[in-house]
Amino acid sequence: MSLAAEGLALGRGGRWLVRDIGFELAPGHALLVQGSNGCGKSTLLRTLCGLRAPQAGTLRWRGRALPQATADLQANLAYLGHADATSGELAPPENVRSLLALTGEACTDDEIDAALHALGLAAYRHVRGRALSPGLRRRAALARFWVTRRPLWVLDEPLAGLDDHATRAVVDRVRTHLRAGGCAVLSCHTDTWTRTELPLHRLRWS
Ligand SMILES: Nc1ncnc2c1ncn2[C@@H]1O[C@H](COP(=O)(O)OP(=O)(O)OP(=O)(O)O)[C@@H](O)[C@H]1O
Repeated sequence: MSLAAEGLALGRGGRWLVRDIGFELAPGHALLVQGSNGCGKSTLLRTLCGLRAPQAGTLRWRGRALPQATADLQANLAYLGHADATSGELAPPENVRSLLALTGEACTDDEIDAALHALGLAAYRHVRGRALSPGLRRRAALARFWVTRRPLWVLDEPLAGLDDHATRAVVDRVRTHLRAGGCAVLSCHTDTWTRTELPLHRLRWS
């Protein structure tokens, strides 16, 4: 298993959000996290990235428990948070490069061109983030996932604010990633992912 959880409990502000979460995520598979607003999806995703400690339970990355395995987990992880973490001062290609640089990765101009094309951003390649609409800015944040080589993707509501074209592009990209042996954790409020026939495990609470 790449990523596994056993008896995980999460709390915030002195109250429990969810208890006894367990799953095993093998290469080529995705975990779909669903639930009502405020139930703790983003909290779980951040916990799976080693950014928060769970209140109880064990998380394992490639068979080793966190926190001992946290550094190795994070060296293999590409995370998209609820907020985009793109710069309003940078155009999409520079945003991709700067996000990759933060994790010590690099890519070619051709790879960036292909990412922009796939996401319908080619016409916006010189437009700074602050002049993009929210959906276009979300696409710019997602472009990194066309070039990263990291095997574990954790995507917090990757489809939020995207139109049908961009939604299909992201679903296709995740499918290609899984077929190449990667794995993904995805949160979503809609049934879009469950209609895709991807190898998904669902985790749902409210
Ligand atoms: N900094 C904080 N301090 C205390 N409680 C917080 C903090 N941030 C979030 N919470 C609470 O933790 C709970 C879980 O929040 P979280 O963002 O994980 O939910 P979510 O399921 O991702 O929600 P949404 O569907 O709205 O994105 C919520 O009740 C929220 O109010």
